[in-house]
Amino acid sequence: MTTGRPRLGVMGGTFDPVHHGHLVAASEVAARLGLDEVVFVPTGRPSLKEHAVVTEPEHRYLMTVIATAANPRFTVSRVDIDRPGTTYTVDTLADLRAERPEADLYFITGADAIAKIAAWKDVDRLWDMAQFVAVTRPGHRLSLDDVPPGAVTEVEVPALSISSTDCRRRAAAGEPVWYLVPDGVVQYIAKHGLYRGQDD
Ligand SMILES: Nc1ncnc2c1ncn2[C@@H]1O[C@H](COP(=O)(O)OP(=O)(O)OP(=O)(O)O)[C@@H](O)[C@H]1O
Ligand SMILES: O=C(O)c1ccc[n+]([C@@H]2O[C@H](COP(=O)([O-])O)[C@@H](O)[C@H]2O)c1
Repeated sequence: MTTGRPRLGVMGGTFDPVHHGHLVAASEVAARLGLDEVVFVPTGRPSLKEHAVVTEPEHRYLMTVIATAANPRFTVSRVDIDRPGTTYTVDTLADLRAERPEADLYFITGADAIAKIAAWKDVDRLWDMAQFVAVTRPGHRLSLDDVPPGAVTEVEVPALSISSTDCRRRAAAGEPVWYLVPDGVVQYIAKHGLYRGQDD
């Protein structure tokens, strides 16, 4: 259905670091759903991440800015990193709704994230705040068993078997991350010595 309202994709993530799997997912969803813009929203303090050490928000924010800079439809928001406390999507969507009252919101998540959505804060409120978009991801089965009918749109995206966990492990071990993350992000990681000596 076309409402004539701007269509704003919201790509939330820890982005530690941002990689080509994130970028291709956002680009594909934008093309398939006719989104006018995709705003990347790095988390402040993620709530369900298993690894103990999450890189400083400012580094993750800047890597996301570098990675998205060339795409005129991609932007980056500070709403989650500027809000104190744990990051919850219910707050992300409320803040973006306040900033962009004219837009329809499409929250983009991977198959692994949507599988855990029943445990998200105030999950029952989320469905009215945005349309959810679940993208395929290698190694994860996309299941919409726990979500209300029609609340989530499935989009198959080009399969890139890349994770931030593997990028961190590689950077810590001195192995290449070239072509897994954008060139500017490779250089940013090296310049700031991110992940060096880190054990997930
Ligand atoms: N390769 C990928 N293909 C499709 N979706 C992805 C891919 N990598 C991440 N995503 C999705 O992007 C969003 C943000 O992901 P996140 O920043 O947690 O990256 P990650 O690679 O899953 O990180 P980590 O390995 O640290 O758990 C999530 O919804 C996730 O499912
Ligand atoms: O709201 C929640 O309870 C919640 C729990 C886990 C993840 N999320 C959101 O899902 C997105 C991906 O999170 P992550 O941890 O996989 O990087 C990001 O925008 C998170 O804020 C949200």
